[in-house]
Amino acid sequence: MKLNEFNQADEADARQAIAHCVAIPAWQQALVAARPYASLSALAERAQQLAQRWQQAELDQALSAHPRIGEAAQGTAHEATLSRQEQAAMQQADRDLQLAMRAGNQAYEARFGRVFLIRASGRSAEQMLAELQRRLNNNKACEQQETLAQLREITLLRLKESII
Ligand SMILES: NC(=O)NC1=NC(=O)NC1=O
Repeated sequence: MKLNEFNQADEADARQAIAHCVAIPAWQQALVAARPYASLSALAERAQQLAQRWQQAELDQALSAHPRIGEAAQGTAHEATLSRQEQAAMQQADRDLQLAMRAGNQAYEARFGRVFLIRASGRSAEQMLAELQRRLNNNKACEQQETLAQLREITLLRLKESII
């Protein structure tokens, strides 16, 4: 969707255009409410600003829409399609790496009680596994901040692909 279309769309259409960026209704609502945006960078800036406020509650909301790394999202929903694209590197990873990632995900979930979240696009499977193993050593507070930063990166990447 073009920026001027986004600015002029009715609330429901504008909301629909960005809903797949992150499953946090308050963020979607606030971004739509702050229209019109003079430029794409103004839109991105506002989106980032709103995302800085996210804490545990928003993380819990958002993670429901992010399949585990290495588990290609099922279904045809827009988010599922995006996840598969973002995680493309995992599809080509060899079997050992896929098994290591699965074991890493299980260790991560046992330690932090939620799915390991990483901005997957632009990263190789090896890089994601290395990141998982590095972050396994984080304390809970630090890991929450890292996870929120990754969620912001995914969200802004998706926004930049949605409104052009
Ligand atoms: N668990 C995840 O990190 N999932 C994902 N990261 C992405 O960049 N897309 C996903 O679906």
